[in-house]
Amino acid sequence: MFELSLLCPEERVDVLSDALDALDALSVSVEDADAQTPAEQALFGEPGMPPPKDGWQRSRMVALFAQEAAAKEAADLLQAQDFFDGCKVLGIEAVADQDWVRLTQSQFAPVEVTPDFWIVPTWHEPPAQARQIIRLDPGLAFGTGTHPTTRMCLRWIAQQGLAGQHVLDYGCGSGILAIGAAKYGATRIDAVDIDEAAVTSTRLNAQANHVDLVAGMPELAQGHYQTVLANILATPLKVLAPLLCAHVAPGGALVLAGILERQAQELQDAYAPWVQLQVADSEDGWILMTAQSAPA
Ligand SMILES: C[S@@+](CC[C@H](N)C(=O)[O-])C[C@H]1O[C@@H](n2cnc3c(N)ncnc32)[C@H](O)[C@@H]1O
Repeated sequence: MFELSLLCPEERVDVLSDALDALDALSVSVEDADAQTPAEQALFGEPGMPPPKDGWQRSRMVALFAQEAAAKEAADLLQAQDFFDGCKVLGIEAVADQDWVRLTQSQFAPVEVTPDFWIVPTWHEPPAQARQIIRLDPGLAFGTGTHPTTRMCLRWIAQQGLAGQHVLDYGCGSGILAIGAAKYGATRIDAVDIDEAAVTSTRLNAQANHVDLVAGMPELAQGHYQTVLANILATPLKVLAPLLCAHVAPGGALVLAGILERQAQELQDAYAPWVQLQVADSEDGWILMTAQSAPA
């Protein structure tokens, strides 16, 4: 494999990316050309949302080619284009052969939710102290346990216990919360998402963990549930307020995540007609908000 490296201003990232794709690059990555220097820029995005910008002020693009000749040809063709003005070829380098699968796997270690509840990739042995585990590998859907919002929901599930409950996981992603609910006693679980890939992923992950649940599109959610879990983002959570509250059984619990600390008040206001949300946990600037609906 050969890597072609380019330097370009932010406004050229999109056009260069498309051109490299058309030139049969096997992959294209973009990074901050000023990373690890005082000029390094942070680009923050919320989970599940696209990054706020396409690139950094000075972006370094790296395109992978199977042959050196293809990388050289791509460099020559790009340099002849008008849109390459302001861009620069940094070089072409051979990439040493590696065990890519092992390298990728080594980046995903078991994740601790509580001292005895762990998320463990299938290629790892569970830690000796784990009493409860979810087996999960990174895939197409959000939710591997590495994000604080997911961990806070799982911690809440582990602390409360959901014995015999009917639970709704709204925005299930990988199905990790639904599976966690089953591990902590829930007996009927519906898991829904607007993304088909998430629904498929939830079904596969549930099978791999020997958990019974029903996964589908949001229309699957019907009637009341003793616990409703939704780890989405503040804006959709506000829009979904009447729908989510309508699914909480009298005396049941609503658990919301994907909310930044500064968004607590707006969420409280949006849910005030139905329930009183409280901040139940926080981690890395994210909060978990919970409420109990009025008893019958
Ligand atoms: C941040 S992920 C959470 C995944 C998982 N529940 C977790 O806790 O890790 C949010 C998920 O909500 C889904 N989602 C976003 N908007 C939604 C909506 N209006 N209705 C249902 N699902 C939605 C997304 O497709 C995504 O899979």
